[in-house]
Amino acid sequence: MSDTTTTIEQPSAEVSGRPIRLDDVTKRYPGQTKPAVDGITLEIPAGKVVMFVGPSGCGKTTTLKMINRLIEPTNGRIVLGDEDVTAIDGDELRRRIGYVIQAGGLFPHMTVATNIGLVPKMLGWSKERIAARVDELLDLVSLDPDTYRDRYPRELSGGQQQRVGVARALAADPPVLLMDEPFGAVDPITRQRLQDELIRIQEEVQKTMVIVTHDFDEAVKLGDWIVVFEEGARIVQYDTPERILAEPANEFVENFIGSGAGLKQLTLRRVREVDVADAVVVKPGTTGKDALQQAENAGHGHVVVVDDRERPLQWLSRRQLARIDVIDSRLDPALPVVSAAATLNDALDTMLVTSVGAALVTGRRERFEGVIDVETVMEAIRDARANAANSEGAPVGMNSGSIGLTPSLIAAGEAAQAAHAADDAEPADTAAADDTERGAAG
Ligand SMILES: Nc1ncnc2c1ncn2[C@@H]1O[C@H](COP(=O)(O)OP(=O)(O)OP(=O)(O)O)[C@@H](O)[C@H]1O
Repeated sequence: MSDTTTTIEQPSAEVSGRPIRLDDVTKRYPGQTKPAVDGITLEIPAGKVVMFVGPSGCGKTTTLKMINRLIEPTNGRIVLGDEDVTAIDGDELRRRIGYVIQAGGLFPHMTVATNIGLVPKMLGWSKERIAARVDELLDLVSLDPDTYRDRYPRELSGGQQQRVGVARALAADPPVLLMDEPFGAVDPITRQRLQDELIRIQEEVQKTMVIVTHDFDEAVKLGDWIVVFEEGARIVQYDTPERILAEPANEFVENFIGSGAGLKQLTLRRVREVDVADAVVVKPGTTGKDALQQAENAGHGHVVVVDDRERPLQWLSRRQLARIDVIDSRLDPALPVVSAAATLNDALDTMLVTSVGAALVTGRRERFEGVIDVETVMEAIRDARANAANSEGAPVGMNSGSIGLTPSLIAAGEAAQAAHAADDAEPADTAAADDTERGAAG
């Protein structure tokens, strides 16, 4: 996903995300001597994925939650698109910003459909429009609407709950999605799948995403840009994954990357960037004899069985075909499948467990696209140059002052802030209420 030439840009026809700007933002919690976030100025480009990483307690979550004002900044301004949102109504703001937390954060007493439809309902959409949107989103996150819309969260696996959480955050088509450790609560295999899914979804929706993670590998895999923080949300490096891996700013970043920076480069290349091989494709109901004949004609050792939506079901060798009368529609649970959005690293992992040293590649809606093998990956690694991205055009990230706002934005912001202060007029000793989190709107 990395694109090193892009900087802050206004949304185009495809990019539905909007840029975010934190301008000299500070958060001081009451009773703390040091600020949790110390004067951060950060540009988050439209339609890009920006990952926040750094040691525990460095201020990642505080920074994230100030963007949707679940935590109120002590100082500074937050700009969404070309609007200063520092002082607008927080609930209204949160309806424009999707928010995903660990394990999806679903309401247990509501069905999947009701959970997903929450914000659209608050926005006054009609029942029919909500129902259509719910089905569209379930489809987007690869959950069959008929099977899942009426289930309760407890009837879903952790990974499915997380998918519904993403669907819910996207429900009202917000330009921005914030995620706090979204895949922290699932096992490593589900985590890999959800990451791939998010990459695929992002290709379709092109939102501006800000994601907090503890996992540097996840940051490399998902991020267009990574912010490495140290205590006080001080930015140590804000750059592309390639460049952070190739040229860590200092020892702190180096230690954070951990060992194996070379191997991690493999996570920067995706299956779709290499050539996949064609395969002989047949449908259930084909006789083994016919399929064998097709394999022989094509000079292939295997055939791929796909369902009527082109999703792979089985991968049969000539030897297996010779024993089969008619091919059935059973799904082989051990089928080695890798998404076109997966990294070469993940593809290698998947391939190494198969006896054929290859995997089936699927694209949108899990449709079969071709076969990738170990040699292809090895070749790609050999070809890969250490072309650390040129950081020209990198967005601004610093803790030393403002990048400045246009006079009209400042005027609008001040007017809003004055109105906000008048609404909120409260005694100084209850102002700490601002420092506690507010409930999310969805
Ligand atoms: N409500 C609060 N009141 C007082 N201090 C807080 C509050 N929330 C966070 N802090 C402090 O602010 C600092 C930053 O916390 P924050 O949760 O933003 O860090 P983080 O980088 O997200 O940490 P982690 O990775 O462990 O989740 C920490 O020192 C934390 O103890």
